[in-house]
Amino acid sequence: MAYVGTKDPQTVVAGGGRAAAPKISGVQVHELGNVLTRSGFMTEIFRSDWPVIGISVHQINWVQLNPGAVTDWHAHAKQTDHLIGVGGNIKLALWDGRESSSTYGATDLVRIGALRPVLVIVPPGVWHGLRNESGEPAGYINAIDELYEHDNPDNWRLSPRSTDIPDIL
Ligand SMILES: Cc1cn([C@H]2C[C@H](O)[C@@H](COP(=O)(O)OP(=O)(O)O[C@H]3O[C@@H](C)C(=O)[C@@H](O)[C@H]3O)O2)c(=O)[nH]c1=O
Repeated sequence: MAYVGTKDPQTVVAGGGRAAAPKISGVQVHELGNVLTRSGFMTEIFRSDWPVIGISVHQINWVQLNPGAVTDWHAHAKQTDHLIGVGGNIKLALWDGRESSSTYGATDLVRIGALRPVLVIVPPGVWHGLRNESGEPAGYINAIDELYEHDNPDNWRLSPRSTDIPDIL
């Protein structure tokens, strides 16, 4: 057979976990596990004794995305996000906007959802946006180390169509 096209690179390890380390310094992807029970399933989504956890949680938000919804790009000056998909299939796009970072300008994509639950840690200065790629409402949990200040949000945003960030969202 004549080989044309390109050969697939490795994308997952046996069992389905991501093969590649995160491409952005400080971003961490922690695989979670489901326990099937008599009544459904149970998933531990956050434990302070996991080695990846370096924060004290001060607030936990539940966010729901309508089918096909896409958020703005967000970044925070102080806050570290801990994102866990709990329904549907969400594309989480990441861009390193920290000029001092060894991975400045790098992008990454992680898919989060109940079928393959992961915890994604997004440090300050890393731009992130989410798109619900499923045809049903999709939810995610965000555990954060800073209280949201309603009169002074630690939140910078850009349109999902912004040309300041590569078009991956
Ligand atoms: C984040 C937040 C928002 N709000 C309010 C402000 C606003 O009226 C409404 C929606 O806020 P936002 O547009 O910031 O919500 P949202 O688009 O869900 O923003 C979130 O996006 C993800 C990607 C993140 O990174 C989060 O930190 C947060 O910024 O909810 C609170 O009352 N408390 C909160 O903790």
